[in-house]
Amino acid sequence: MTVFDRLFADSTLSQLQEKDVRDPLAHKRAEFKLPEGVVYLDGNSLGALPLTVPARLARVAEQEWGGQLIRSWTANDSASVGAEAAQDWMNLPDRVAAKIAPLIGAHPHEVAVGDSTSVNIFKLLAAALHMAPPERRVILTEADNFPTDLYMAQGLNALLGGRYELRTVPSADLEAQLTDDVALTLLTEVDYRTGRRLDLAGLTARAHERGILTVWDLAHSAGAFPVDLNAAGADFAVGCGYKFLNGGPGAPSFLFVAERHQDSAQAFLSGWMGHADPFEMAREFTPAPGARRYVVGTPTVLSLSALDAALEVFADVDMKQLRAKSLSLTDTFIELMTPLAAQHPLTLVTPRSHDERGSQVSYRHPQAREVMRQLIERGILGDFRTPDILRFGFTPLYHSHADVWRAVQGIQNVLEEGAGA
Ligand SMILES: Cc1ncc(COP(=O)(O)O)c(C=O)c1O
Ligand SMILES: Nc1c(O)cccc1C(=O)C[C@H](N)C(=O)O
Repeated sequence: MTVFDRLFADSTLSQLQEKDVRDPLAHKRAEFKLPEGVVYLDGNSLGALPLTVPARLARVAEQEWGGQLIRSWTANDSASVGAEAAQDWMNLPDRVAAKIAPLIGAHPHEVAVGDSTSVNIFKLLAAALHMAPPERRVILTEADNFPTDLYMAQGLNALLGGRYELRTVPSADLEAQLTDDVALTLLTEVDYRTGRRLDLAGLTARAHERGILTVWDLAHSAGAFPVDLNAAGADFAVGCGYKFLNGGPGAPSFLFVAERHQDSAQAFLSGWMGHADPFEMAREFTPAPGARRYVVGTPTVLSLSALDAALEVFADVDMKQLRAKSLSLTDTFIELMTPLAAQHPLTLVTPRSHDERGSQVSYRHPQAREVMRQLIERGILGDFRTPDILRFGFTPLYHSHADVWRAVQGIQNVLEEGAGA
């Protein structure tokens, strides 16, 4: 780096630090544990640890489980056990659902929390296919959708005797492929590799004009920017608890069923915890009201408690500000990377248009795997995704513009001294 480059870099950094001073969300970073010397650009795979979580887990383990034992399943008498321990585990999925609902533009009774995203995709595909007119035999999805979405559709179709065709098309062709034979679309709003964001509202409206139901995967959307499922008229959706919702490794997933479908959509994984009165121990399944019927078995109290505590960080967050900051971070990253992309075999695959971008930026590089390995060694934690993608996730709750600068410095060093050189 020349002296001129150094001066230029320093003045860029001070301009970015000024932006950080004006950032209305800057204080949120102190609510997370982030190791020194690491720029963590992987919150789109595993969100960082909110500081509310360890204390909550300790309390659930020691007081609720250790102290109250089985009594914690029901609403406790807070006078006898202390308000802290009155946890009512049975309704924990509903309390977590109520915290996720405003982040995705849903009513609390339209959201259920539990199981993995994969399992929830299965539940909703089964419900939606059962509702669709029988002559519609196509499940329309994207060729590059996240593999589990494709696998769940394949598995369900096998169970249904191969009755459906899983039609995979490039995203550019989606609208043209909304034909009369399509039963439903299974689409991920933000592509896990490229970070390209689909027009959820527009595609939902076009699908409905043609009598098609929509199942949206919000894995890379929920908690990353405001989502408004009801404004878009969406039918069904799922999403991850461990990415931008920061619920921890393997955190429970959520699903959404629009209120207007709740009487006609059937919960085929009809477990006792989705029953209207589980302890009636009835022989027939009577679904609980609303989306609660999609909760299958015993709530996973430890992981639900972690997610519940993690969601507290959103309580005072204006999601429009969150989106504005996310775009500012990703714009800054793209801008700082532009000179590097001119000198190295880096190809931006994330759209520049704000409307088409999630909260990550990705580049192709012929040695992407090795570049990412060296970045991780230097404390710049992003992802390699096959075949040649460098993926950098930005979490506006805890990233600063100075972090973006540091990440680009690290990438420059690797490209000039390491793998890319
Ligand atoms: C788009 C998408 N859907 C689903 C998943 C994961 O599903 P699960 O929670 O079942 O592992 C991921 C990431 O793991 C994802 O990126
Ligand atoms: N869920 C993951 C896991 O259990 C291990 C490693 C990574 C993940 C991920 O979340 C991957 C992520 N969905 C992706 O977009 O690539």
